[in-house]
Amino acid sequence: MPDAKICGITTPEALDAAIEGGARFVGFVTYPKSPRFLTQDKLAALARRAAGRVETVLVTVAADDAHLVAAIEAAQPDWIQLHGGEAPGRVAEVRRFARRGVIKAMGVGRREDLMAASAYEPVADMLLFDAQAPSAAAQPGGNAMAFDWSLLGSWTFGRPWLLAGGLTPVNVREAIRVSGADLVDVSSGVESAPGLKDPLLIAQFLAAVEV
Ligand SMILES: O=C(O)c1ccccc1NCC(=O)[C@H](O)[C@H](O)COP(=O)(O)O
Repeated sequence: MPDAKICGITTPEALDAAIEGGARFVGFVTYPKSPRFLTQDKLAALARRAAGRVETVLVTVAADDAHLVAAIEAAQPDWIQLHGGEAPGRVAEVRRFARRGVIKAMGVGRREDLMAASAYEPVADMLLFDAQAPSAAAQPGGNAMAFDWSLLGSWTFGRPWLLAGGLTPVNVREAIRVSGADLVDVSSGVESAPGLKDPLLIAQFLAAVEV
């Protein structure tokens, strides 16, 4: 059965719904331009509530060392997700100094984009395939945009990978079937407004994954 990550948690209610629904991971966003951005205080409080109940993922975008150190200190995450244009060398560096599992996110628009994955396999513990941002001004993730899931169906990767981008309680089963994903990630598709997760939609998404 696939496992799920509920990303962009901003409230205790959403966190509890994710855990009670059986999510394997929850994501906390530290990118200041995101509607899901958490201040250090909120990040620390949610991370404390999650500790020992679910695997936590710190979502970062091209973050410098000072940002990472402060966010890791606040959240003590199990995983760090690098969701910007981090080169393989930077991914290796973060993994070394943070001493946590690293998830490297990549934007996928066409088959050729998946070739970039091989450069990250030696330095990341997991990969995450998301739709590409709709414009240079848009944030790099959490945009409710899907890509062609069938692109993934014919590939094998040297690391576990998550399918992300535009997933919802309605389409996630089909996305798993077409892509062959063992791990799925959702943010916008379980929200009632940008940045506000809906516990009922979280429960519906997790139930659909588990069917
Ligand atoms: O969620 C955000 O606001 C975000 C901002 C900047 C970088 C990454 C972000 N989210 C990362 C995720 O893992 C999302 O779950 C993933 O992009 C899928 O989002 P959605 O298409 O909204 O389900």
